[in-house]
Amino acid sequence: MSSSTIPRALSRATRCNAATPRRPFGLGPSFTPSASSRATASALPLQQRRNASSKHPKGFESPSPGDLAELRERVQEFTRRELTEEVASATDKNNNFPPDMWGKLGEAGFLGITADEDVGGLAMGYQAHCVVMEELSRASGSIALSYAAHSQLCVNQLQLNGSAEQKQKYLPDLIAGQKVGALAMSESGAGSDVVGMRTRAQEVDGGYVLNGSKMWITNGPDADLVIVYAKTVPDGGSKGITAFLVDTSAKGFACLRKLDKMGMRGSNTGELVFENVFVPRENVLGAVNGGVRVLMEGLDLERLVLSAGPLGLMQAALDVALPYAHARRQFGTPIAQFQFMQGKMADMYTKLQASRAYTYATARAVDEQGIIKTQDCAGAILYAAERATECALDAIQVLGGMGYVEEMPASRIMRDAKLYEIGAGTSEIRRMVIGRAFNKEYAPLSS
Ligand SMILES: CC(C)(COP(=O)(O)OP(=O)(O)OC[C@H]1O[C@@H](n2cnc3c(N)ncnc32)[C@H](O)[C@@H]1OP(=O)(O)O)[C@@H](O)C(=O)NCCC(=O)NCCSC(=O)C1=CCCCC1
Repeated sequence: MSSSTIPRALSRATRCNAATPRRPFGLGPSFTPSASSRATASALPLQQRRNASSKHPKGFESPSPGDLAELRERVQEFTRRELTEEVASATDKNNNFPPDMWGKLGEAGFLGITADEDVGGLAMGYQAHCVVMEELSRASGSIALSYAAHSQLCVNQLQLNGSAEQKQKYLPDLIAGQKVGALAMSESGAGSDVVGMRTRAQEVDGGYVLNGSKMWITNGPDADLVIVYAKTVPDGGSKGITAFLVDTSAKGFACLRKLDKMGMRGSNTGELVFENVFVPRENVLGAVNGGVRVLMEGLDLERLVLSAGPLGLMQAALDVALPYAHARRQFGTPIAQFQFMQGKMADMYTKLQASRAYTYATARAVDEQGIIKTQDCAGAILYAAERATECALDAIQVLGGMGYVEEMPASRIMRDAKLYEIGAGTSEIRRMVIGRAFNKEYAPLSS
């Protein structure tokens, strides 16, 4: 595709105009999202069943392999231009997300991949979202992580669960990159045991008052809009949780501190506090006391899209290790000629390809049939995340001394990769989720 087809001239006003559908990739007529695929995202909550055999009532068109390949090229073109290794390394060293990156991602059309066109999205589904996530992660784990927190955890949650008014109010600015989104679920005392959260939302005249704190919130320090889960019935367990849209300009909201992490250092993570924050009733997301469904279904799709992060990091590890091994000579020959090195690189490659197959097969089932298998969303990220850490360590080993210094990206990739074994549910929780799915499936045999 020639770069002349990129509609660079789109003004912010045009991009934010909810009534103006756009095709930022300059793709041809065959790419125009069909009416059925446009309906996809908004129809998803109805399709989301944890039963493995559930199907979308009609099925719908998902992007063709050609569309996905073209999208991948567009992201690669973007990363070559805007997200070079120099930018990625500086982002990591500065320990800060570059604020102008939001506008660039928005302008490129990447922030609303799963959102409806009438709010500025592309309605392209989850395979497409994984493609963008993978390619951004290949360039910078940090930028990609913040991207996912914004585009999946906030934009997509709003797309799936928001009222028409909420979507029209918030999505255009989020999708244009003019506002930053986050999602606040975890608390210092409620990480894996998320239902044990203690942030409280008390009903008052016209809305709710929130009190409590949230921990490990990606984009928390930068966010304009945060989706916050809180207890509307303190002793109600999973039946007493509600999701809220919280404007961070609200009185009583504060980001207490930015966390200093070992990896993903360019993705800002914070601790948020809510002290008598008033949230108007119209900012309840989904049903009052129905937040656990929003949360759990959100976690399924979050795990799916985030599973593309480790894919990009594995590719990045290969991108570093392969040329190095072929250029580096020891004992008079490129080290790539040694079988120990070949074994490592072959393992890295096969782990990447196997992980890719699992992620995209899971995403394709969502796009084409509306099947969201909880165990496969957990399984895809479980598998990819563990393989990514292994690949990153192998890349460091191939690079030897150069792998252990910050001059080359291998150590950053390793620090970034480790996050995926912890964030969006630890590996242990993911195994538990898969085990529980088996228990449900085989329940008749146990009784
Ligand atoms: C799996 C889990 C441990 C389960 O817990 P319990 O046993 O308390 O909950 P349980 O009794 O299983 O269920 C409660 C209700 O929920 C329904 N439901 C469950 N799954 C689903 C589902 N998949 N879809 C719809 N409904 C679901 C369930 O039926 C029940 O409803 P009911 O009360 O009967 O009406 C869950 O809590 C979990 O997963 N934790 C990890 C959180 C975790 O992953 N954070 C990570 C936050 S950090 C993060 O996300 C990021 C980090 C860095 C990067 C950005 C993102």
